[in-house]
Amino acid sequence: MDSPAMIDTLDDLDVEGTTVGVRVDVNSPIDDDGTLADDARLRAHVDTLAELIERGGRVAVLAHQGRPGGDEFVSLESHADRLSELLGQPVGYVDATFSDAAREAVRSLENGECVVLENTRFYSEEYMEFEPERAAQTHLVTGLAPVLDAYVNDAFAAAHRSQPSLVGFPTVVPGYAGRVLESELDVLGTIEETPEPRVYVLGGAKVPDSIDVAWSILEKGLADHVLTAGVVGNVFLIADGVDLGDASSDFIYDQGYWDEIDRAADLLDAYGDRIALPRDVAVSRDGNRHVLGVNALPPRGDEAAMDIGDLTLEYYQRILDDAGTVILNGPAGVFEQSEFERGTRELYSAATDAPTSIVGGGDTASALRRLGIEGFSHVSTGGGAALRMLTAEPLPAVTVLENGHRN
Ligand SMILES: Nc1ncnc2c1ncn2[C@@H]1O[C@H](COP(=O)(O)OP(=O)(O)O)[C@@H](O)[C@H]1O
Ligand SMILES: O=C(OP(=O)(O)O)[C@H](O)COP(=O)(O)O
Repeated sequence: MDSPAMIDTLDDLDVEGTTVGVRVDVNSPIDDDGTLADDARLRAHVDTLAELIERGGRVAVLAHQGRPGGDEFVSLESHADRLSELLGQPVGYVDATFSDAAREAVRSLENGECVVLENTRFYSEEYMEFEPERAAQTHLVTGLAPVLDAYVNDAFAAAHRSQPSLVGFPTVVPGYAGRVLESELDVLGTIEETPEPRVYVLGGAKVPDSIDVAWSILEKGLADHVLTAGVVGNVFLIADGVDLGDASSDFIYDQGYWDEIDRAADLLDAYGDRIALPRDVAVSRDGNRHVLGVNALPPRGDEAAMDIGDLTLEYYQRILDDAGTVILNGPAGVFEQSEFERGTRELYSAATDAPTSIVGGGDTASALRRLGIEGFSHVSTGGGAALRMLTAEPLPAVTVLENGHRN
């Protein structure tokens, strides 16, 4: 991909008195009461926001949280409260993103003040992908851009999405990379120089993204091995003809991932020798972790595959032992429940032994903290974005910054 040097950064922005829309990625785990459960992604953006504030900018923060219909699809009010604590100064919040109320909140900012606008995904256009020119015509961008002098993208973790707040604003307003985006591009821009063999570990629950990445890295010869775990592993097992039982199948169907089984089967046909599948899975039986080898499946009716088991861990460990580079995204199981954290703990720990180890993702970072795992060469703020970058493919939100805004 093109050098990040082609993108303007905060060093190129005359900040004093400038109204800046700053797109961050603070998409975080959420507690049952709808408030933030983990502030790591907010902490990551403190440097960029503090710098803009200290240099006298008028800062309007744009961000998404969750996906429409999901449990974590909540307002950014508690994010604003936490940002205020992290920045050590009041941070405003307005429950609007591009209406009169939002414009008024932005226009009334003084130098060095900051306001958080509402979750961009509360508006349906923001959950769609567009070419930049079309994204610039959305209500979000046409509504808010007139009150912005500049746009800063610091949302590396969302840079693989071609959504209006990421590609629309920098089409009509001068765009700059924030400090997080700048440093991620710097670190992750050199995949082809990392030591081989390269092992990609694809876990977690974003199955379509993981399958896209798997195609790309296998086709390009970037990956010597792809280890599957989490819901991704379950989809590959079903694609391989394993009967995982009704509970896991229903879960995959309910997530809208049923068609991914065919895509996984095509991948296995094309590159099966480089794709590793779980050899056993853990279910909950009588309230305890219970491990079943794939030959002993399906489990009982209401038992879902919630983690990988010890046979899988031994198998994956052997592959990881020889790796020059490990690139990992997504938990191996439902690590939020103590009986299913083992796969994630052991797999991640094994990955840290590789000479180069790169890990990323919102829930992945939360798992690292919960399980106290350290030692990766680089912990990226992005999961899908880091993987996309490590396929040596352009990120739409970065390309638009390289191309510059329309005059
Ligand atoms: N076997 C499984 N069944 C259901 N959910 C799973 C399973 N394995 C992992 N998960 C869930 O995947 C979620 C994280 O996936 P994802 O969002 O893709 O990770 P990241 O945010 O790091 O990219 C976690 O909430 C975890 O509970
Ligand atoms: O959490 C994110 O990505 P990640 O889970 O790959 O780290 C980003 O906020 C992007 O969210 P999305 O995958 O709902 O577009």
